[in-house]
Amino acid sequence: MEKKLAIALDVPEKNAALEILDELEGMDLIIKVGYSLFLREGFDLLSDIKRRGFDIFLDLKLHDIPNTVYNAIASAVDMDINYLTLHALGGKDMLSKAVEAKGSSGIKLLAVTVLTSHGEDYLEFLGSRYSIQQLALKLAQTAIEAGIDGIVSSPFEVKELKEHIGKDFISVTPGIRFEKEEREDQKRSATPEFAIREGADILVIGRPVLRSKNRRKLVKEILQKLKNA
Ligand SMILES: O=C(O)c1cc(=O)[nH]c(=O)n1[C@@H]1O[C@H](COP(=O)(O)O)[C@@H](O)[C@H]1O
Repeated sequence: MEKKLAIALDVPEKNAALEILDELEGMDLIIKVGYSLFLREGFDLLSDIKRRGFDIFLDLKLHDIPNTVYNAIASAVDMDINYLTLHALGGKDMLSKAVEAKGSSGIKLLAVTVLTSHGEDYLEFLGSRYSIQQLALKLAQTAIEAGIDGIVSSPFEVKELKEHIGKDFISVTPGIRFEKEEREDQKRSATPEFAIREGADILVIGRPVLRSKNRRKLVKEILQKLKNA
């Protein structure tokens, strides 16, 4: 599939969001809206995004009992959104109900494996007998078998997931940082070049773009790298 860029619109309110959307208008981008902005601004903001021609990635990271997730996704299919996240940790039954609720709608469901802010120490704390790589693979396999469209992981797991999962799926990688940059709360971060090389299909980038003095120029450069991949 064609490689894409999702900008994480992690800003506190609508005016800040609109400023960025206006700056990026006309570019071939997915705009990721997290629950913080969504709770504050709601559906109106999603319309603003659509009106500017961007695809919408609603990052709600659903994780609940199967029936509750089923109902949430049944509501989401009525909205004009392209991608929606849920946690693979919710398990096989939850994932299957999510797929059932999605039905024949075009919304792509993306299952988050192990958050990029976690390192091996967190799995040790949980008493997991799996490494991050092993757990991400196990969760991703379960999600894809249930009929989920894509998998969110760090760039470090992509190659292994692509090698071991039989079916085609969309690989989504947050935790992108440019060389020598602060990782902030991301523990498993890598450069766009690395993520692309490993086989990622959608790169998710937030703060490195949001804080740039010339966001349009930076985004253009990343899009060029994706095009050349
Ligand atoms: O589901 C996600 O998008 C996600 C999963 C994950 O494992 N790690 C992760 O950082 N994200 C999201 O990706 C974005 C990364 O933002 P930056 O670290 O600012 O580039 C944030 O909006 C996170 O909520």
